Amino acid sequence: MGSLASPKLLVVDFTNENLKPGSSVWSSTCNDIRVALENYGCFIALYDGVSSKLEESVFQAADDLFDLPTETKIKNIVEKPYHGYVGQIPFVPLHEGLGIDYATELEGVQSFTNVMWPNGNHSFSETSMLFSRAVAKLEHKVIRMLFESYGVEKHSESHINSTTYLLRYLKYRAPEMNETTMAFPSHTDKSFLTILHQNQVSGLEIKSRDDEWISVEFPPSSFVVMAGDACKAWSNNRVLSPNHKVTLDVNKGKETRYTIALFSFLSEKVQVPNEFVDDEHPLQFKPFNHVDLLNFYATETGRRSQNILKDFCGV
Ligand SMILES: O=C(O)CCC(=O)C(=O)O
Ligand SMILES: [Fe+2]
Repeated sequence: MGSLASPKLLVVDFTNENLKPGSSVWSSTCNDIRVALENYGCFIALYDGVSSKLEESVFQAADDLFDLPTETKIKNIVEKPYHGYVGQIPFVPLHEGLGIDYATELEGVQSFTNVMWPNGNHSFSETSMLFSRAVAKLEHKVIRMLFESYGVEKHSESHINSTTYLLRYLKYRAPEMNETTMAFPSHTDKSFLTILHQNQVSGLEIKSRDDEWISVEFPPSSFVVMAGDACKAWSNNRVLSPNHKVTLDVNKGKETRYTIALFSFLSEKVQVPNEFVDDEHPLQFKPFNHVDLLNFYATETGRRSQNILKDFCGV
């Protein structure tokens, strides 16, 4: 497996039966995860919570969804910025994406499905919800481990209880000859954490703390766990929210890339725990409503900002 992963990125085997709270493997892995998120803002997770049948169904669901006519897909309108349909953008011609807010809840997936398939599509709803719930379980585990490694584990349950999930189906068609290979421009995520699952077509690149672009090659059935700006703010600037982009190589064939991404958001204020603040680490960010970070990013000033947290909530 190791040879398929990017050599610099940490690979965490969540299928290891010895990875149980209290064990020595658990505490060393908590530490490894924290160090990886501080230096690279991401790591690769081997996780068996999504069965191969569910994985097959979710990529089939992606096919069915993107096959719908554009007039239908653009009906995926969500009040929160960057939650709904994205596509038909001239300078990002390869990309199209749709989003399901509250994707771990039946009402969330059903209201999306009813817009896309007014006559219903039970298997799409069920697949999207089961996939979201399975990946959210991985997110919970990562939160518990990261919080424990920082010694703030007493906050992890309330954090998990106030998390909501956005599932995004993302498609990147292969570029034509002489067409741009830039499939998704460089950005940082506004989520707390993002968990990505791709089909066999890679293309994700992340920028480490040392400003090195790393191609993320991850084994099939694995997931990329990435920190977003809200996690960076919460950690008082310890965790890196990495710049990342998607580039598709013309020479790598004509296959479409699909990514199924689960983004976590807080319904309560994003706030630096007192434990992260002392004389050596003065408070860097004021508490904020997570959705307001998205709203700020949707403004001209927010989009142009080179340091969004400083400009939005810097002390
Ligand atoms: O497709 C990917 O691997 C990355 C997608 C991404 O960065 C995003 O949707 O924020
Ligand atoms: Fe992203």
